[in-house]
Amino acid sequence: MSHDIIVPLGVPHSDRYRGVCDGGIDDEDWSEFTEVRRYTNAFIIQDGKILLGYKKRGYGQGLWNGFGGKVEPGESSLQAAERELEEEAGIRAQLRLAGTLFFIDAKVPWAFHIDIFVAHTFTGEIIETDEMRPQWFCAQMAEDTEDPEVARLPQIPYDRMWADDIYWMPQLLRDTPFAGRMDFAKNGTLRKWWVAKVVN
Ligand SMILES: COc1nc(N)nc2c1ncn2[C@H]1C[C@H](O)[C@@H](COP(=O)(O)OP(=O)(O)OP(=O)(O)O)O1
Repeated sequence: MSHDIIVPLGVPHSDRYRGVCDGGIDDEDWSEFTEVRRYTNAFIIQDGKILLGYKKRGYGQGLWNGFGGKVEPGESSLQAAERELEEEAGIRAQLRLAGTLFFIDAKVPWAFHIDIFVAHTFTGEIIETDEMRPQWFCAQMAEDTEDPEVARLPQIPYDRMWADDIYWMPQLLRDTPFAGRMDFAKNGTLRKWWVAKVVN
């Protein structure tokens, strides 16, 4: 480690973290955990727009998110991300790792290690599935986009997404690698967060 960046428990140690954005309850510690489960989350960002899915059932029901789920035994997280994207939105894409996040949700007894993937192109037809309702959103400030169709799309609905997303999604949109940790309280509020850019 260099500098004086204190990396939260669960986030891999590295001397490549910069530009930390953190907050929440300062005098409370990060929650302890005993089990870590691996998940994926995949986003298509294309021509100034981002594809999100409205979660119709299960964990995170009623929120907009990327497409993803558990890494099954024997799968790499990339394989899991590609499988989940096809299962939940009907499309295939060559995904690449954009960032890694570590979550605690006090409502569940395990910690989430989530690899976040991105692609800028895809094949197939986007479909609604029993788990997700996909929709395009404008990924830029509406006044910055030259394409009138993109400018007419709704802005990213941060108020209807997991409360942590607003802290790391700007890095995803800028194609800047990132790492972070977020702890949610039992009542669903974001108790504490830490996000860093990862430099080469
Ligand atoms: C706690 O904060 C979270 N924030 C964000 N942005 N995303 C999260 C958070 N916690 C979980 N997620 C993501 C990770 C996955 O993409 C999904 C959850 O996956 P799910 O439980 O639906 O996994 P599946 O394998 O699809 O499950 P079933 O097949 O049992 O439906 O949310």
